Amino acid sequence: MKFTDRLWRSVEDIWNGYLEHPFVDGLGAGTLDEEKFQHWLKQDYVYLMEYSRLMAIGADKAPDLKTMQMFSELLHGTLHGEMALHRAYAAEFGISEAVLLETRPSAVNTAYTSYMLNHASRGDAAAVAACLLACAWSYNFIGNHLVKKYPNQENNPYKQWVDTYSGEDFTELNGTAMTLLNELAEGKPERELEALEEIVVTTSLYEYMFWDMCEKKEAWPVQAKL
Ligand SMILES: Cc1ncc(CN)c(N)n1
Repeated sequence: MKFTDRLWRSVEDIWNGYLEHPFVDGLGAGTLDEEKFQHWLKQDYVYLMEYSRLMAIGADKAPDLKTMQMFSELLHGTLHGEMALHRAYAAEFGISEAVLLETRPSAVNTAYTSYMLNHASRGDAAAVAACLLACAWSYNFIGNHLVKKYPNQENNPYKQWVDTYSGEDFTELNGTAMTLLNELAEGKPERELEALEEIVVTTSLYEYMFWDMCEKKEAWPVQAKL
């Protein structure tokens, strides 16, 4: 059994919860409020910058050239592929890249990226791969679900979103993330596998909180003078 098969059993219930979340379902149905989507777009742009740092850390900690290349593929795919989706949507809404970059990360966003960067800097390459996984795999899972649940969405403003995360390029990227963790977990003792599993479960919970934060357009509980 692959390590990702074991992980699936631990996260399945949390991930099925994403599919019922109004923000996620609204993307597929095309009914999501535009302001909520713009909140996601801005928060996610700065999230992805921090997420990309993980892959740079992973390349640094990689035990061999092949693993370095895999981390580097994920880094390139995120900065140049996935973030191009955000730039394209932002342009449609008249939001400049400078405005995206000025986004102050919300409390949930900050907690999520800090959690991953903390584990990535303290752990080995497998810990970095564990930090990355829920992000790549769960969006591919959601994209695949939405494209099946809501076919023929020619007029859906979020069609490009669904097509990107269910599409070939992102599926390949997710495949790299899964293979990376499976290979790095190979031969590890049970105690270490449990620690990796804990990271994947916790990042899955943060993923749920990120959807919720966007649904509620949350930032921080009080306004700061910054
Ligand atoms: C919060 C979050 N999680 C996952 C993904 C998909 N890379 C994303 N763009 N944003």
